[in-house]
Amino acid sequence: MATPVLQHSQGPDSISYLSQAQAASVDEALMGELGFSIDQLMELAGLSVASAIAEVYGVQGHSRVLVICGPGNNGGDGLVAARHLYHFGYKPRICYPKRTSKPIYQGLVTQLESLGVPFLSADELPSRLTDEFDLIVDAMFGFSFHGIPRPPFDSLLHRLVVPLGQNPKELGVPAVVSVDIPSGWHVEDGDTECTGLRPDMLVSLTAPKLCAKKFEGPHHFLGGRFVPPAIANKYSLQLPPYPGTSMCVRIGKPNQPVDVAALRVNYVGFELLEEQAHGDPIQQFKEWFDEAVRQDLPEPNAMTLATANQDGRPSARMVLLKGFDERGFVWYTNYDSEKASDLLSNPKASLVFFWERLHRQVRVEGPVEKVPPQESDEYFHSRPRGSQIGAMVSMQSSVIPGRNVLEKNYEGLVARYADGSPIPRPTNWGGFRLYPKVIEFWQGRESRLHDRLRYRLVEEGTSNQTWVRERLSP
Ligand SMILES: NC(=O)C1=CN([C@@H]2O[C@H](COP(=O)(O)OP(=O)(O)OC[C@H]3O[C@@H](n4cnc5c(N)ncnc54)[C@H](OP(=O)(O)O)[C@@H]3O)[C@@H](O)[C@H]2O)[C@H](O)CC1
Ligand SMILES: Cc1cc2nc3c(=O)[nH]c(=O)nc-3n(C[C@H](O)[C@H](O)[C@H](O)COP(=O)(O)O)c2cc1C
Ligand SMILES: Cc1ncc(COP(=O)(O)O)c(C=O)c1O
Ligand SMILES: [K+]
Repeated sequence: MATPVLQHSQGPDSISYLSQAQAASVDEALMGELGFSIDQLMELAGLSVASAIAEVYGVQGHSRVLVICGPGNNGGDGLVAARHLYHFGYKPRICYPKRTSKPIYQGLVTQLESLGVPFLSADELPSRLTDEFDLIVDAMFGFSFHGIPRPPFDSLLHRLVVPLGQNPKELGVPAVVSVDIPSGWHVEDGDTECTGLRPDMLVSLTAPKLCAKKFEGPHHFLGGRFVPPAIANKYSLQLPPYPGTSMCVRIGKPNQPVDVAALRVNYVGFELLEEQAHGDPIQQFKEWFDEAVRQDLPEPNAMTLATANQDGRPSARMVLLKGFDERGFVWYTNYDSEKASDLLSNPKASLVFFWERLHRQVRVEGPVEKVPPQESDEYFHSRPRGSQIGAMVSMQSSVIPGRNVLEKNYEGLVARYADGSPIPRPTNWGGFRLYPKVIEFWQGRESRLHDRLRYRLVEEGTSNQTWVRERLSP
């Protein structure tokens, strides 16, 4: 078969935009010579849509999702997205007024029904959609749409349209996420009359269609991470790389200014009550730390270390916790660094851990001492050899003329220790231990009414020390 040469349009950042015929041709190639089945492509497309939604509209505050599905594959993408949203913790409901009897769609409906996802008729939708929904997924029409919308989709679409200059909230219209094409738009020319849908988010699939150039909402994503190089080359498709293992990628920057003051998370789902907490704060710390590790949090041992110099000038930076027990909390660093200079002249510090996903913070305060040299030796030699050499090279916190200084010294030392002989610990590199006098556990709760349990070490005579626990107001 001859390779079709497609003239497609390039957009910002050299992304390809496809015409209606090109979109259909790519689709055909994927399901023809490339061996994909429609179920596979639809599953990946629907997962992309759900992932993009989760990136922008967190489940807290946007759990009530209405997915409106059309009669074709765009509607199928909506059904798949609804299933993934359910598993992500959302509470999707579906409006699917024109079903088909094809087995693939029946299967998707059965899967949703088995999850207890409700199907609503158009008549069952509230007159103000915002009364019952935080988000609408528009999966009515995709790239095969032509003409003007016919019933029952015409009136459904009409309910989502916010005339220019009007406030969606006042009209009771939630944020709209369109799958592949804002439904009702011409696939190539867009919303020519400026009377149609104006979605907040568009998730283009495979490659954006020409109408996407007219999209002015704040969130444009690309999904459908299944385009093999063979197809990309054959159609000269320029597509942005997907980050890491993500199923979707943002196209262009959000064009709305970020309302920093409105960024907030509501802390729900956990509590820290006196009857559950350990009497010993180190045991309590161990419980929370183990939980943070079990939950696979990124760098659970990363902590902020705050110090102050002799004049009381504070400074803070991240370090890694490398051990803790009844004596205290240990980290390693350069003894000529700024933090070390603070600690050697003013040996007191404060540590802060923040385990975001668990809505937990731990604060620790107390005097600090260097750990014994043997302890530093042991830890130093447990590090990767590259980091051992890195510690020799870095005169931490001193000004250097350029990166090349580090690299040159590093290469020299790598050559010197190429025989695998032990690398001696630099005498100016080692650990500090903070001996805790105060440890506070903070558990985020609803309406900012957090739980705070503070443990204070109280000395009774010279040998008797006990931890006193108090609840603090949030
Ligand atoms: N590789 C890919 O790009 C993939 C894309 N996917 C998704 O599939 C759609 C395209 O799906 P398709 O089934 O070809 O078409 P649509 O979903 O756009 O809709 C076709 C149905 O809509 C009816 N239709 C068309 N125009 C109207 C209108 N004016 N009023 C009412 N109904 C209309 C049409 O009926 P006809 O009687 O007119 O034929 C069809 O029933 C693509 O956009 C992606 O979302 C895959 O999921 C994955 C691979
Ligand atoms: C997550 C994270 C962990 C870090 N861990 C350490 C550490 O354990 N020891 C260290 O010396 N620097 C560590 N750093 C670098 C420090 O934050 C800091 O840049 C460096 O120690 C110099 O600080 P100072 O000039 O205040 O002494 C870490 C940085 C980050 C972001
Ligand atoms: C300069 C420096 N030293 C020490 C550490 C501690 O890490 P590790 O001992 O695990 O290499 C870090 C961690 O980021 C660091 O940046
Ligand atoms: K759509």
